[in-house]
Amino acid sequence: MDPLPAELDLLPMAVMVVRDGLVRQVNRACLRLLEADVAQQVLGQSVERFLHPQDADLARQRREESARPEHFGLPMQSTAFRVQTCQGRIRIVLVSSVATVWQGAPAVVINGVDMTHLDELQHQLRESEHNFRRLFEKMQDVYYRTDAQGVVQHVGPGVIRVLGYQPHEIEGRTAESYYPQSADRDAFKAAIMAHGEVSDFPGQMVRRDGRVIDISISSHALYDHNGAFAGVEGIYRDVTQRKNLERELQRLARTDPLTGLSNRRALLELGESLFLASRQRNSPLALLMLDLDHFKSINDRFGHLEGDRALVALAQVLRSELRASDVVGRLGGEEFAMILPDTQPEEAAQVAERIVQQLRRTVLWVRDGDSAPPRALTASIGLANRSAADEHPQQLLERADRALYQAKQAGRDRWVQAPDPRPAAQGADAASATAGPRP
Ligand SMILES: Nc1nc2c(ncn2[C@@H]2O[C@H](COP(=O)(O)OP(=O)(O)OP(=O)(O)O)[C@@H](O)[C@H]2O)c(=O)[nH]1
Repeated sequence: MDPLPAELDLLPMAVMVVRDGLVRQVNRACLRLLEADVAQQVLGQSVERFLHPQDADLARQRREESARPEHFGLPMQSTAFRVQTCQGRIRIVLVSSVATVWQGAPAVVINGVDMTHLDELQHQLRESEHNFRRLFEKMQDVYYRTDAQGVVQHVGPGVIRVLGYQPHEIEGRTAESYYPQSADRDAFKAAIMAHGEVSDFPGQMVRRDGRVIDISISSHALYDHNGAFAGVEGIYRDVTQRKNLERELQRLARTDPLTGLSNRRALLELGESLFLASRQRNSPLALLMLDLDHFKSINDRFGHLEGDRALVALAQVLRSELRASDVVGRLGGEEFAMILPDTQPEEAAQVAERIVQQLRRTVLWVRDGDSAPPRALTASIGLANRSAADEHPQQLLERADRALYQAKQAGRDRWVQAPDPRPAAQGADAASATAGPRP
């Protein structure tokens, strides 16, 4: 048997010459593909020996077709075959063949390219595509992509759960249409343009049913091949539950658990910002400090639980006597404070008077078999107004505290208004404080 031209041994693809169904010649690449150590393992063998049994029929058909006179000399279309190697392994080979004359007799020259690796890659790709699709469909987050104008090009099926819309109802719309606050969207756009990406960016969206939900967005900017901004791609998720929990924790951290009023920390923070705002706007601001009278004796006589009840009743009175814009909180124990923005000294004195009066009408302790008469709540109030001379809220606080002390000294169940510190600097003293009428 004549060897194949030496050049064919240089080819990376396998070449095999078949005549009468038997292998007559092979190049080196073919031996490698068939995992043969020597050519004798292949030469003279039936070509079907190297085919997967299920592909034998297909191979036969192709041989018959290529043997037809009209196909003579024309390469057959490539087909993938499962090839069985000498080691018994299966390889996927892309085979093409041509009927020709070999050494004076008809033969078929076959060449093959090992596609096993590619086939495995394709299989892996299909599998990962399948996994990705499943993940994409099941994921809680909403994938989205917009163009440079903010029009949604693609949105994942998560949008059905998160916003209550079908993806096709969102696609083609701008994100603005489901942002309740345009400022949120503008802040998001500014961050994307400045940094190219955002992570856990907060915002809100309106669901189809009108409910506003909290969302968190992680996205990045897309650029075209010229480097021009082409849109945004990312995910967003519904974080309403988490936000509600955070809001509740924040509220609890700033609330007095017994009375539900602001606690000391919240009160001092709010006081500071209201003081600064009042200074900036040059608007009046009043501070009332209130301390229940003889509270120790109430506790001692009726018990701590009844004492608590008195504190809750006091909180209700304070709430009912104040405006929504006023701030009321518990500084600690039986001491409370009220901050009244945009309130002139005379108005603040009227509020203090109303509270004192209202508390006198709050009769709490009527107990069966108790010989003592029912007792009303009374409190003393120190009142101070922001003065142009005040630089820190602490100064206002100290004046209100001193006025409270005076109210206690003067017999309790009353209010005392601290004088403005400017006249005090000109010689007036604490004796010029205004006092509420005696009961
Ligand atoms: N029930 C109850 N008592 C409290 C609470 N916080 C503080 N107290 C009590 O409030 C009382 C305050 O007593 P004092 O500071 O002597 O003041 P007072 O008896 O109100 O006397 P004056 O302020 O001088 O009128 C103490 O007995 C504290 O134990 C509370 O949350 N619940």
